[in-house]
Amino acid sequence: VAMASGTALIYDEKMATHKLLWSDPICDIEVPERLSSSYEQLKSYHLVERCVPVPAREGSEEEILLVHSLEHLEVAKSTQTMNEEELKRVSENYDAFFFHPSTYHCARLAVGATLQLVDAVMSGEVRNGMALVRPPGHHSQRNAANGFCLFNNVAIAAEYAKLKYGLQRILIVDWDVHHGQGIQYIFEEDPSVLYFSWHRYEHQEFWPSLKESDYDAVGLGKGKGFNINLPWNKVGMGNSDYLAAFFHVLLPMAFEFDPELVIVSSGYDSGIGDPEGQMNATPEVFAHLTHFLMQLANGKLCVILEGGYHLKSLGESVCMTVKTLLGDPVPQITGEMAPCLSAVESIQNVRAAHKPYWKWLAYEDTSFLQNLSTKSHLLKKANSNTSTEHETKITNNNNTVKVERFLELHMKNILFPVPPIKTATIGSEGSEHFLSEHVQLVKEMDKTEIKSLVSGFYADLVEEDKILLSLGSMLAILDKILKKEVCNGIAASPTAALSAAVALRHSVRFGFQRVLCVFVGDMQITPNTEDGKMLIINICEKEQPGKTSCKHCISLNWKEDAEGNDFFSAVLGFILPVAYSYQPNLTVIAVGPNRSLGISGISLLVALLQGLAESRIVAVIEDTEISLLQSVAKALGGASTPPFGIYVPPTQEKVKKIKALRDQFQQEWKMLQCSVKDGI
Ligand SMILES: CC(O)(O)NCCCCNCCCN
Ligand SMILES: [Zn+2]
Repeated sequence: VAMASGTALIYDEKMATHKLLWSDPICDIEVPERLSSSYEQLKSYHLVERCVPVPAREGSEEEILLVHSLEHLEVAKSTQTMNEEELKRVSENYDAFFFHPSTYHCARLAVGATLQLVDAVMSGEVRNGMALVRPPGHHSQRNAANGFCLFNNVAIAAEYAKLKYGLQRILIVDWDVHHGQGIQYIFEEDPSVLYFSWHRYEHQEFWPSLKESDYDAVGLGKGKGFNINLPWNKVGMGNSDYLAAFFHVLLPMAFEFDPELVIVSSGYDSGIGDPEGQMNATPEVFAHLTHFLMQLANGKLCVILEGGYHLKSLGESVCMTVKTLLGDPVPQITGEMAPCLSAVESIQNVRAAHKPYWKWLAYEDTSFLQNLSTKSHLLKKANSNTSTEHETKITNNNNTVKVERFLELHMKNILFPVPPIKTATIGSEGSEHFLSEHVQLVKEMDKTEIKSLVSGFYADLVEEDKILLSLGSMLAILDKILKKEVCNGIAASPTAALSAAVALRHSVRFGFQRVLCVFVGDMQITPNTEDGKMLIINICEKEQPGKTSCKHCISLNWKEDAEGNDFFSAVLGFILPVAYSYQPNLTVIAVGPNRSLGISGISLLVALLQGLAESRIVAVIEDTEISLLQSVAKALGGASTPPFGIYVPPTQEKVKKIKALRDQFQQEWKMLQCSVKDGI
């Protein structure tokens, strides 16, 4: 079934009417300009016109009562006719909330806009979308406004989707820098809603300073295991910390949970420059986070605005999110790919806390818990400055103008022109199935050109004309990618091993400094990689005699499970962390003979590796593998999320294998780190 296409954008300037009428240093950052400047930024990048405009509407009282009490609704409704004095008095009943005469109307629009997005996605009118709303929602509770939030837009959306569409598994991802305690309270006993939140916590020092925001709040009763809190106990967290949290906590849970819909409480106060978050993550990280979530629920993804108080940082991050929802190539991530010790400790703690509830964590080694007399972070507090904290790039984050200038420069080389064509292929037999507007046919390279090209190496291997011609088609596609005329390409070859080796050599000679090659099956030829310009990960069934893994040539022995796809743990827990640590500027995925992975495992690999190298991938596949060619072409063309097969958790043996490789390489490839070595 082809997936829906198109990205909805929901925006109504009436939601900018709600504003603070008196002086309040706590609430004065939640300004109307948050919405208008984000929308202007989207327009400046020509992103509005590429989206499907969906109108907002007022959420009905009935919809609001899905989550809130009648009393809460009545109080909110009564504020419409109040004067400033009365508004101030009512506002003082809540922690960090302000009423304006239009607040009630705006909050109903925020609810309605969110539900409109859910309908547009669930009806198939669009594939995904974003709703720019205020007031935000994730702090508000059944009977209380809180933290700038009046109605819990995302919680209402989840309840609404369960009722109207009979959904049984909804994932809520809350990347706002504050804990959405409102959402936690509403769903903590509900196993049909998996809630994940990371948040600035600083050992309960940071607002809302709740004990139940810590990593050991895993849910209650039947909801145990379905509430995931990842506390950040230091400020200055950056791109590598956020990606590590996805690889080692959220994504393994999300793929095991297998949601039917994903809703994001999308706050951008977790981005650089925000006065609340004091974090260092740069706008392009949200493109990566969005890209990962697009691989779930057959692409059904609703992104709802929560916080974000640095207007420039907010606007850039909103644009990165929408650009990715539209299917554009994912920009190269910046910064040192190494999570800080404090982040790794939080990741380790939340994995340990969830061990009893998740199959993928069944064999997690939690022995470190025994040798701590109390919770590690209490000991940490004693000598709190031991962990290497990210030196804050921008000395004082809250210097708004300085951050604006930083972002001006930073975003210049991130927002690249989108290559006109996504996927290139040769009109070989069986290729007609993916001739869509995304695909361009390229002319084969002629023999003399090829001979000259490969004369320097492998010339001895290239005798027969058939092989020469097949190299020609691969090289023609590769050339388009190297020249950045197309984004990715797929070549069928009678000798994938040779083609891959030639592709690697040609790319390095073309000037690419770091080429990642993931080779599935028997490699037969192993190019020398000692100069670090290539990183080869060979997924094969059994250990090659006499070949040990080294930093740039890793072999991962993996035989796919007969029942389904158990490759998620290898991709999320090992391949992606290594690949992101390496930061390739081209990815070659090759599938040779005797592949020990199923089509769904390979499709998952292709889909997730698109986050690297500005989504530049060349796939080289044995020409006999017609159905694999089709599935990989789907994954590359972006026309639909390929089926990743039935989720199968990894066996103990496979978990041990990944852990052994992680222990072997986590000093070289630091994104592999997900536990603090030997306890504290
Ligand atoms: C949507 C949101 O998550 O961005 N709301 C953030 C509310 C921050 C309130 N701060 C109160 C500080 C009291 N000392
Ligand atoms: Zn926030």
